[in-house]
Amino acid sequence: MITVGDLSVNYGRVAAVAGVSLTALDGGTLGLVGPNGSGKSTVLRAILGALAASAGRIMIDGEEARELSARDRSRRLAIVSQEEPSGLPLTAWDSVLLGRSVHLSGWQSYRAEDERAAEQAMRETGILHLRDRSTDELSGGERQRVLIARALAQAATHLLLDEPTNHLDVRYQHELLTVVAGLPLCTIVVLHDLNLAARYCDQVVLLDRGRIVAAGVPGAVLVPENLEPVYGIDVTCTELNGVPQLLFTPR
Ligand SMILES: Nc1ncnc2c1ncn2[C@@H]1O[C@H](COP(=O)(O)OP(=O)(O)OP(=O)(O)O)[C@@H](O)[C@H]1O
Repeated sequence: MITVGDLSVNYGRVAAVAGVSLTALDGGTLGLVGPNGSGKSTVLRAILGALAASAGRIMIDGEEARELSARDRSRRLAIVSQEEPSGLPLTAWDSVLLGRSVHLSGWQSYRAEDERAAEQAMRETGILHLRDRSTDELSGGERQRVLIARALAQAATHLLLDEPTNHLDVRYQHELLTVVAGLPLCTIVVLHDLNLAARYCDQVVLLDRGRIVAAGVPGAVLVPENLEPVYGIDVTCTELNGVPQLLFTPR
């Protein structure tokens, strides 16, 4: 479980996040949505420990996140964020195996169980056929799936994803989020596509200018009354097979 209480994060004099509280449950998928610059990535990076909070607390399974060692944190939290090509001659297989390094000590080499976990993660994300390809030569979508496979191979209990569907075609967007939503992990995912959030998240937190506008189940949060003032666009809410779906009309 991840609990964020009254979190504020400043970049110098810019208040990027102010007074954000949320709870992401084990086995659940919490979606962070909001316009560009609303603070979604900042919340994620603060949970990861990559940014210091100006105020508030972050608890991982009831323990103060800042008191966890770097190693403990990296075993518990896996992150998938936008990454540029590394320039390193890594194959997709090497890149996914890297997720297992948090389970090794010192210069210990990969064990059979690490290879099994990497192979399983590549199977789940549909990239076994890319195994020997250099990651620098993959398409944006293929590279994104490698990063997701690496996070799965890491076998962390908490998964943080920053726009994981970016670069993915429509079929893989759904396939990926089906996998993610089915994982028995505590997952927080930043999504721009509100219809994906409606379908795959069991909780949604809507941010605007660093503050929470609404939080709760998708059907209660992703409604025109909340979305129209935040995005400045007309929103019509409909339903498809019991899932709220949104249509947008520019003003
Ligand atoms: N390194 C930084 N230095 C200064 N300000 C920053 C920095 N990173 C982000 N910000 C500012 O903090 C605010 C929140 O940014 P953040 O990246 O968290 O938003 P976001 O909701 O993830 O945006 P997007 O949807 O565009 O990715 C924005 O106003 C942004 O300009």
